[in-house]
Amino acid sequence: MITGTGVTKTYKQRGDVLGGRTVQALRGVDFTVRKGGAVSFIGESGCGKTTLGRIIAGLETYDSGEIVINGVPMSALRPRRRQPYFRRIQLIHQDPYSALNPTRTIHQTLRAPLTLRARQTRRSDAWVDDRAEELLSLVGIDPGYVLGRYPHQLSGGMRQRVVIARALTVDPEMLVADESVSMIDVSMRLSVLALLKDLRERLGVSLVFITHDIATARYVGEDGELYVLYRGQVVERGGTEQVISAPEHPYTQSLLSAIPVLHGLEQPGPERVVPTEALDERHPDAGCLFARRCPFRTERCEAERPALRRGADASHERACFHAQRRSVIPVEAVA
Ligand SMILES: Nc1ncnc2c1ncn2[C@@H]1O[C@H](COP(=O)(O)OP(=O)(O)OP(=O)(O)O)[C@@H](O)[C@H]1O
Repeated sequence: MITGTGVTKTYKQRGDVLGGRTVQALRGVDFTVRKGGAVSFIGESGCGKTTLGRIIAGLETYDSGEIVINGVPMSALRPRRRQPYFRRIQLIHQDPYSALNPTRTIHQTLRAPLTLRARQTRRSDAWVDDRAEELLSLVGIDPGYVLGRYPHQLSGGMRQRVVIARALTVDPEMLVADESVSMIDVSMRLSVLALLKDLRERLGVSLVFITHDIATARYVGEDGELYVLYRGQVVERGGTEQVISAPEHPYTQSLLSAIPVLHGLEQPGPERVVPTEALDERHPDAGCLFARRCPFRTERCEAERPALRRGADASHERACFHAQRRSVIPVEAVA
């Protein structure tokens, strides 16, 4: 299990040669991923989801906040002592072209981490090769066909499966799949998603899924939790089905609504939300980060930042002074 409390991350703005300009990628994010659970982080480009995924996988530092893995606060450990904890959390690279070393056969690619694992767990050399075959079968490819080949001799789908098999060499507790950087095509994406779901069921690994696509989050984590990120802040979270079927934050509503119509409401709907406004971080908002794009904003929204609060349903939280159920026509209704 991993929890994050108040995780913040600020980058120097890219291309800002004089320095001083910063981007707040994460502004105090709290999250929990339970053992065997599935959590999806969704939001539009730049909301901080890739940064969060990399922090969870131990590949990115954070400025403040705390990450606790299996009860151990990472702040209490020196960076080197944190490695064994983060090693059990594996980021699945979604670009199978660059994720594998082109000069190594698949056998060599799997053998290196498995040899290390064998030493750690006092297993024999014979185990290394058996395990390589076992992992390839687990991800649905024929070991006899791929072991002696190089990445360029395999299809993209096979390469992606090898990447997942390699992540499994360390017996991970958690897989973090960042689809927002995905280079794979649609049919391959679907089979990879199905495989990740299957691995979660069969191995009991937890799954963190990073995407901008609600339908994907729903497919992968239907029994899990959904976090909606907006400009580095969690604006809504709860059970995936709960959030999707009864979104209460106007931003989530806008992500979900395919047709710019709201039924039975006098108020303007989230269809008025400006889809991509250039946001100027030099004039930070005192109030709600979504206020400038929100059709329901009031003076209070511009002056005060809403925190995540529970609504009528105890397992569902949203950061909005005007949170309420509003009916939206779901994306799949018009797909
Ligand atoms: N290494 C970096 N240096 C400077 N700024 C960065 C860096 N990495 C991310 N950022 C900025 O931090 C913000 C969050 O980026 P992040 O990649 O986490 O968002 P994202 O939601 O995953 O977006 P996308 O879906 O486009 O990958 C963005 O404004 C981005 O430009």
